Amino acid sequence: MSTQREMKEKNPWHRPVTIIITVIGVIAIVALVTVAVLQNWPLSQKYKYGIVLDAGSSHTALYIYEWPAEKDNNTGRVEQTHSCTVKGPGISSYASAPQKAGESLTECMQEAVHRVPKKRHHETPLYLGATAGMRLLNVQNSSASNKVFQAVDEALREFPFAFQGARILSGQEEGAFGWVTVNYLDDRLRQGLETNGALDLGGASTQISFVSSNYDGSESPSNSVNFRLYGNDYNLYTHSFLCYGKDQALRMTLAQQTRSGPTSILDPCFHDGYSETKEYSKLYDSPCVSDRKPQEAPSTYIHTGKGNFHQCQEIVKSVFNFTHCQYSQCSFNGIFQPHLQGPFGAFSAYYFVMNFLKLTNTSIPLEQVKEKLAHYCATPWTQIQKQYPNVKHKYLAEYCFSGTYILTLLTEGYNFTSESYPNIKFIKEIKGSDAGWTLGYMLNLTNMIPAEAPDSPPLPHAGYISIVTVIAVLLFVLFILSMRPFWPQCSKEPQII
Ligand SMILES: Nc1ccn([C@@H]2O[C@H](COP(=O)(O)OP(=O)(O)OP(=O)(O)O)[C@@H](O)[C@H]2O)c(=O)n1
Repeated sequence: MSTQREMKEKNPWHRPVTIIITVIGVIAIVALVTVAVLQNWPLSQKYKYGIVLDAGSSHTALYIYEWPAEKDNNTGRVEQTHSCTVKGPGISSYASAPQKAGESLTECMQEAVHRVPKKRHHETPLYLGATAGMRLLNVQNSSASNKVFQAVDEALREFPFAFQGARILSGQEEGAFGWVTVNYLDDRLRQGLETNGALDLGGASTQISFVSSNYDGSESPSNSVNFRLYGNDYNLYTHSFLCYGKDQALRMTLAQQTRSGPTSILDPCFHDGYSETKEYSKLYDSPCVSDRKPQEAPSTYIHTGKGNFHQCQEIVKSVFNFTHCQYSQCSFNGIFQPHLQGPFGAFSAYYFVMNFLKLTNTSIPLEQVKEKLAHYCATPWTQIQKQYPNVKHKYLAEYCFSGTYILTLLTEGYNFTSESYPNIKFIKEIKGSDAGWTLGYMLNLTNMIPAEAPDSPPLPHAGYISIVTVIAVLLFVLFILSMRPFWPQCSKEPQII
């Protein structure tokens, strides 16, 4: 019994001082590592929100964006959490009843009130940007356009958000912010990767934006937009063609066919068997065609179809002017365009139309795409209606024209060839956020994309914790070893004195 006690006393691991040192050492290591972990632990996720209303020519859409509150300055983190399509037409269609433009937004705005946490309402910026529909109304009747804005302004102020104003975006802004959106969502900006070009087709205007290595902005400076994002400089080429959105382009082809004021037209861009009576006054009620209105026209014309892709393409081509170009090279209408470069994302109506036509796969050779479209256009209207009973009548009647317009705009207008056509990707969204100008617009106005690359910690979180742990353990072992002179002689056999 006494021998056992003596053995315990001589074994260093049974000495109280050794036990205390070990316990303190372990506590110190645990404390050190805990501090290291907690110091860098992301704060409990709190989100901030932003709301953008896209007041387009054909409709208005509301988008809610969300990002972690503590990461305002990082990219790849702002996401679209919700979108709402406003019922009814675009706000520019309310020129004769402006009040209704404001009222039309109420339903989507109420949805936003429910979607954004209440305590964030007052700090959530709300923007309304109007595009080509309001640009045209402003040209046609600026006082009507002002009244629409006034009504929209008053309606939006009723909501608990931080309303930042409603305004018309320039075509250049629309193109440039669309480009920012697709490249931000693809995480190309922060990483400084080659960027994607952006092709946006709306109802009243269309935009093309891309970076070309042989464009420095010196030729046609009005097409140049400079950005410094995350420490990289971008010299962007962008152009917006007003009246070349697909609804206004359709008007132009119809104006082309009704120049002499006929009572009926046989339109190759509409299906055989399609026939509808339309009003001259409505067709020519747009600055894109108003100056071409025939002098002696009846009040209506019968719009009938004959479904011929090749003839349709000829009419569509006639709305582009290729005769003059004062620059080294042009797209159309005398507008400068550098060599197409890089992959392109084509969104909005490009996607709606090509998706309906099942032609989003651009690895299908262009000639084959044209054949498929020609076949679709040649399908009689009664058959098309039977085949797609749930598609909105207006869209359905126009898809042959729309597809032909898209292919003509891309190949004849922008000079895409059979070789470069596969560089286009028809997209609706990227990582759950819709492609379009709205996200880029909000990122810009909230300064969420810094000009310089944000400083990042030299080590990632996990690396930092590992190093602290290893150093702590080494120090402890070193400390124990340094105590060696005070260790009693220990042999394998317990010493019996
Ligand atoms: N399923 C759908 C939905 C929309 N569209 C068409 O797509 C265009 C709308 O595109 P959008 O980008 O929403 O245009 P807006 O914003 O309204 O127009 P803009 O940007 O020119 O003001 C319209 O011509 C509409 O007829 C379509 O063909 N099929």
